[in-house]
Amino acid sequence: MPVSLLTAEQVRVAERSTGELLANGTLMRRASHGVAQVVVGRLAATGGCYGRTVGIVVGAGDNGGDALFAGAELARRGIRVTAVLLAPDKAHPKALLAFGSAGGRLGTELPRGLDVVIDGVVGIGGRGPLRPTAAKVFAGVAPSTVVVAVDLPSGVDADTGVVHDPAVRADITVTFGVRRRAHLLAGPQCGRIVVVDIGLPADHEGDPDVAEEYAPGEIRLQALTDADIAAAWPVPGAHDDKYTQGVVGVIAGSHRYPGAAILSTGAAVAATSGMVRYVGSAHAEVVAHRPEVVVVPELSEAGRVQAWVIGPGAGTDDAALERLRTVLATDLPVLVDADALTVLAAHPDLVIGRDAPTLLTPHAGEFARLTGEPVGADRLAAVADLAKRWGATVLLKGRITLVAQADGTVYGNDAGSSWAATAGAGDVLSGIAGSLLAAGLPPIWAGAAAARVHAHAARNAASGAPIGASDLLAALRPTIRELLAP
Ligand SMILES: NC(=O)C1=CN([C@@H]2O[C@H](COP(=O)(O)OP(=O)(O)OC[C@H]3O[C@@H](n4cnc5c(N)ncnc54)[C@H](O)[C@@H]3O)[C@@H](O)[C@H]2O)[C@@H](O)CC1
Ligand SMILES: [K+]
Repeated sequence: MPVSLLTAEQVRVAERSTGELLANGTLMRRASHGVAQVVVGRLAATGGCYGRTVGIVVGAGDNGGDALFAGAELARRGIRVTAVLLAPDKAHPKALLAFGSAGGRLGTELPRGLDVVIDGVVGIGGRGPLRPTAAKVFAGVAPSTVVVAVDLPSGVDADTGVVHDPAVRADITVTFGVRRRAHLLAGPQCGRIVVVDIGLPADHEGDPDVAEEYAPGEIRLQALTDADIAAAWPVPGAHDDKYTQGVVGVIAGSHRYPGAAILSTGAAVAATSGMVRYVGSAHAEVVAHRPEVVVVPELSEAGRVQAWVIGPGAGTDDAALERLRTVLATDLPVLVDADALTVLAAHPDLVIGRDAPTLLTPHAGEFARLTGEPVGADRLAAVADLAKRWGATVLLKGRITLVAQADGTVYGNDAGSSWAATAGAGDVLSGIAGSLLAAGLPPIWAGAAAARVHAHAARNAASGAPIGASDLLAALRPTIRELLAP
């Protein structure tokens, strides 16, 4: 089931729905217990709890309350806990009392050489960057100290994932009941994310009913899991043949620059058992690498396909515009990438109002060409807006890939590493997504599944060392095998 990522307001609605549990502080006690358990687990794994040192940075709201209650629990376990109150007169009164009674100490700065520091400055109520006093406290934290953020790393916007400067960079983020948007959008800033069960209604985690709570066009951010993708991945059945599994046509590369054609068709061949056609002047080079690809030099000679991929290394001249016009005039799903996006930027009318599914796959630079302005810090809003305005599905590439559908649904994927940031990796992505489109997956699924498998393949290929796109392509088949393995 896809995992939902909620706004701060949606989290508050879910919390309020628990009624008494919120009012009598039960939710906060459960949340802080979860934080304490994570810290204890970390210390226990590295030599035990007694005599270890933990610092807490406490803000003015309930996030600071969580941290102080957690600190009280840690102090009772024989850990030396010191809290710095950023706004002493506003610190959560009950939590402060509990912290003092448990033997926690207060200080104006954190002791040196702490094992763990807990960031309880702000959570979903935070606005803007870390304020100077808090920034100064964190600046003194040694690199060897493990930073555990309560709910969110402070200075990271809960809804947009914008990482303000300065902001806390966490090794572990402990959150409560449901994931916040920032946990995906600012994944690298959050570190490992632990979701603690605090008894929120379960229907906020991936339940289809949640859709009814969204106004039309409102952004709904979700992440596909490996299990979701495995279940949707096209696997040939008893009655399938080469045509029934979807034929993808790839228009990419050139005789002079055949690389994009080889990578895109190679990825399409590896991703599904459907057939791959190639159109373009790199036909001889493509066949030399992949004899199973059916190649022709001209679009007019191409046989039937169920989806088109157009653009990687395909040029931006008048002939390229004509080919783009021709494929977009069909009633087939079309993936538009790279050079074809540059061409499209000058002719958006080719896509706007198109009835058949269209998947645009820009990186940040191509996205700016399409919209006429930089993506900006709020990538989620930017990609959702373009999808809505053009009536297309838009996949914005990056460490966090976002795939937005015109109705406001957005699937996000954190690649987990940046090894795929290498020349030609986008060509591989286009081939994977194109073959999934041809197999009949909706564009948002084709894009999101391709992005996730691509990221896994990059990680598998790299295993700690830089890679080229050919390495990523070679890792595709074992990666899909791993995904589909029961
Ligand atoms: N409501 C609930 O039932 C629960 C809330 N929980 C915790 O409560 C948090 C939300 O608490 P609050 O609504 O009190 O909000 P926060 O504690 O996140 O922050 C609000 C306070 O921080 C100040 N502030 C905002 N931006 C700041 C900045 N950049 N620097 C310094 N101060 C800033 C505000 O003026 C306000 O006083 C959650 O993130 C979570 O940690 C948990 O205990 C779970 C249960
Ligand atoms: K925090």
